[in-house]
This record gives sequence, structure tokens and C-alpha cells, in this order.
Amino acid sequence: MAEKKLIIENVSKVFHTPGGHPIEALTDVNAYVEEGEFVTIVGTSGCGKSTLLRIVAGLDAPSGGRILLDGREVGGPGADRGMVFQSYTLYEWLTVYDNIAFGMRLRGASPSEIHDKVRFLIDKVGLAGFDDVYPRFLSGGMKQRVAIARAMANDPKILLLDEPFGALDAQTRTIMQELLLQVAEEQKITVLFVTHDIDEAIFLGDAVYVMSFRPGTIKEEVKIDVPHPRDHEVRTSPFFTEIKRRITQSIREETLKAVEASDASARGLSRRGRSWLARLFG
Ligand SMILES: Nc1ncnc2c1ncn2[C@@H]1O[C@H](COP(=O)(O)OP(=O)(O)OP(=O)(O)O)[C@@H](O)[C@H]1O
Repeated sequence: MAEKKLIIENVSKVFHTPGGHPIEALTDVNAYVEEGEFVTIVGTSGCGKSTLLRIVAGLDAPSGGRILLDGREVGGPGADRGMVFQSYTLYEWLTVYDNIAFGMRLRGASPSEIHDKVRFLIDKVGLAGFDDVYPRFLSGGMKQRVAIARAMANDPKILLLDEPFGALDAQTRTIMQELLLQVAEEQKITVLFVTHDIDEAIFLGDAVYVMSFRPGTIKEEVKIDVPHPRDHEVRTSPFFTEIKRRITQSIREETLKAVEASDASARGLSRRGRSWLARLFG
């Protein structure tokens, strides 16, 4: 049986707004991610995708439940989890090479280890010849290549990506998806990847988690039984189209619930407003 790399156990999260109003973002989230598995997470806006990723990263603490990575409970951020966000988070004052080397230097890796690893990763993400270039001279796609290489430089147990290609144009985005998939396949990395893009989720994922509307939980886990290495032509296959139809429908149901909830709350407000006016003038 495949090893369980990541265990998400009964995770819940309640935020408290400054006014003291609680927001139940996640409830009863349970999942098992196997070693080398690529899991994508989709769901309607506000369903808690980023919150779940941040909890796995240790950037937020769960209100209930726990996260186990290789059997050890996550209690805060750590170099064993590599993160890539949508917004470009490179160190602007460092070159491509030094951005990628940053974490390795911090943990005291030897110069030869750093050199070999950084050179390997620069080649892997297709940035050969850009070692000495500063981020301000790179395109959005190139910056995200550096961010992925930087996240991988620490040999993380898992890569956590939150809409990493969300700001890229459609063509660059598909090329980046192919590049990430190729790197993940070759390096057998375990990945959790949040996206709004259903095509992207299916193309990359061994499994797609579809989340419910707030409080978010995993409503459905859709296995994507397409062998690796995957070719971009899989996107036009009947299997892909059918899975896409199913996931789109599932998310649509949750989006409708979100719309109904916001309508109901608007009606509630106006009712309160009406009774306040009636008390004042009635
Ligand atoms: N720090 C916070 N304080 C208060 N509420 C928060 C906080 N972070 C998230 N939330 C709320 O928790 C819910 C889930 O937010 P989250 O950003 O995880 O959703 P999401 O699915 O990633 O959304 P999107 O797809 O729009 O990025 C939302 O209602 C959001 O307003």
C-alpha cells in the first residue's frame, strides 16, 4: 500500500473578525495524500482553499484537528514545506541564482552542494543563462519558475502552491503547468495545489479535491486516472471533458449556495433595518 505522506485529520478553522463575529471557514476536513501524489484543490471563492493550505504550511493554526506530515504533527512553518504563492515573492535584491540558493545558505549547506543543486534546478525550470539576472528583469512566468526552483531547493517533503499561475496569461500558464508537471513527475514530489482553474486542476492532479461552500470541507475527491507522463493533448480527450463537466457542476452547486446565502443575509439586513425604522417611527 502507498505511504500516507500527509494526513489532514478533522481540521476546522474559525476566524474572529475585529467585531467579534465568528467566520467558520473550515469544518471536518479529512484527507490523506500519498507520497508522490499531486493533489489539486478547487472550490467556489471563499470556501477555504487558501486557509487549508496555510494550515498545512503552518502559517495558520487549526481551531480543531491536526496535520501530520510524515507522521509528525505540524506546529508551525518549516523548511520541509516549500510554498509558492500567486503574488511574486522573490527577493528583489538577489539574482536568480541567489534567490534559489537563499534557503540552502540559511541552513548551512556547503558551497559545492549549493552550486550543484542550484545549477540543476535552474536547468530544470528552463532558466539556463539567467543566473545573474535580477527579478525586475524577468517576466511573470520566469519569476514563478524561480519561485518553484527556490521552493524545491530545500528538498521539501511537500510543495504547497496557492494559485501560482493565476497572474499569468493563458499561453504562459499552460506552458508552466506542463513544466511543473514534468518536474513533479521526474522528482516524484508530493504536491498540494490550489486553483480556480478546473482544466488546470484536472491536467495536473492525480486527485482533485472539490470543496463545499463555507464552512469548507472536502465534498468530493475525484481521481484522475490518466497515466504519467501526461501530454497536453489529454486536455481534449473525452475523459477530460467528462470529468470537467462533473467538477464544474459540483462547484456550480456550491456557488449557488454561496449566492443564496449572500441574498439571505441581505434580506436579513433589510428586515432588521425595517424593524429598526418601525420601532423608531412606529
Ligand atoms: N485572516 C482572516 N480573518 C478573517 N476571516 C478570514 C481570514 N482569512 C480568511 N478568512 C475568511 O475565511 C473564508 C475562507 O477564506 P479563503 O481565503 O481560505 O477562501 P478561498 O477558497 O481561498 O477563496 P478564494 O478562492 O476567493 O481565494 C472566507 O470567508 C474569508 O473571508
